[in-house]
Amino acid sequence: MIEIKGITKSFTIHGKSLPILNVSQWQVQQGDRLALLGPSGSGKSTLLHLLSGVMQPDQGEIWVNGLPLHTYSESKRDRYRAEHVGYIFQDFHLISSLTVKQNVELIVPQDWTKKMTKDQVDYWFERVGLKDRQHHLPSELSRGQQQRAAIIRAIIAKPQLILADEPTGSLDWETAGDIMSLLLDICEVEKMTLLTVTHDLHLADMYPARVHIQDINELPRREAV
Ligand SMILES: Nc1ncnc2c1ncn2[C@@H]1O[C@H](COP(=O)(O)OP(=O)(O)OP(=O)(O)O)[C@@H](O)[C@H]1O
Repeated sequence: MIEIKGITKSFTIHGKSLPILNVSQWQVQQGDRLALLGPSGSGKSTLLHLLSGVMQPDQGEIWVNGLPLHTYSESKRDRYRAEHVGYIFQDFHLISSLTVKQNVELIVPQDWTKKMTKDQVDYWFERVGLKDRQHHLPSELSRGQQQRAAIIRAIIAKPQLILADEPTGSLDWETAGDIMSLLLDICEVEKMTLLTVTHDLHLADMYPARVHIQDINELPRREAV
């Protein structure tokens, strides 16, 4: 479960402090699959960064599955992210010099045996429809296939929380629908919490629930800077 209590987050831009988020209370239950909507610059990515521990709030509490993220040092947050969070980016973030299999193996838990790793890698590449593409470089795959590989990388270690920031933003509409449906299916079966930022209302409609950032952010709407 995600629980946010009284957080604020500001950025200093050109010497001026700019408040971005002010969330007094917000909860997401474990296993929920939620589309996060809102205008450009309204703080959606910032919220994901806080939940992944990339950033700290200026004040307030962030609990993820009972872990008090707001109290963690940077190194402890790095460890938390590696163990508990899968992140999916709009532009995949695959390492271009490694095959997609090697990209996935980079984040496999260190205590997995070779056999376990192979079984899991084979299972997931088959599950996402990339059975014969494990040894390809990202550049040898289509954008949709690259995002499928990135999804495997995000979920293979079975994190409880998946954060996806515009995961279909650079895909054509048909591929976008396929990828969103795959992500939703996997998170449902694996009982992972999924929080996806999207601007696309049709894709958001595929989600069991939607939240508008301005329903939880108490700051007045302003234009992006
Ligand atoms: N590291 C940073 N330093 C300074 N300002 C930042 C930083 N990160 C975000 N901001 C500012 O915070 C605001 C919210 O940014 P954020 O990326 O969270 O918005 P968003 O809702 O995800 O927007 P978009 O839909 O366009 O991606 C913007 O005004 C942005 O310029």
